[in-house]
Amino acid sequence: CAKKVKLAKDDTNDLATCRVLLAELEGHQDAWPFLSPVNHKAVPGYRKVIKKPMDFSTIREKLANNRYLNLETFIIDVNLVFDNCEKFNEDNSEIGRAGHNMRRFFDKRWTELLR
Ligand SMILES: Cc1ncccc1N[C@@H](C)c1ccc2c(c1)OCCCO2
Repeated sequence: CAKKVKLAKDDTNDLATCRVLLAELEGHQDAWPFLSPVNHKAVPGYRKVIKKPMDFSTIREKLANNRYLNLETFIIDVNLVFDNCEKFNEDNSEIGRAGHNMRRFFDKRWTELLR
């Protein structure tokens, strides 16, 4: 039978793509709740409810220190920001709406860049 050859994805530009995507997330007008780690002293209950905190500055740090195995592990961390936001914030709240807007923006941009 014919030998099965896995089509390798070209991951050459993935690091540059992550940097572009992260810069666009940080520059978005609705990014303000996600730019730095949530200070659990300023936000009662956050530390208990959110098991894996994540924010854009932490993602930037991890990217700079080569902590992401590939594009997928980067996207997992970005989605963690938005999933944490949905878990802790009402949809109909300032931060909740910002999270939905940012997720919509991210989904659109990485699909454009990678599809
Ligand atoms: C993403 C997220 N989810 C849930 C709660 C907060 C946050 N973001 C942090 C950065 C934040 C935003 C607004 C804040 C705040 C802290 O300090 C307490 C006073 C009100 O103003």
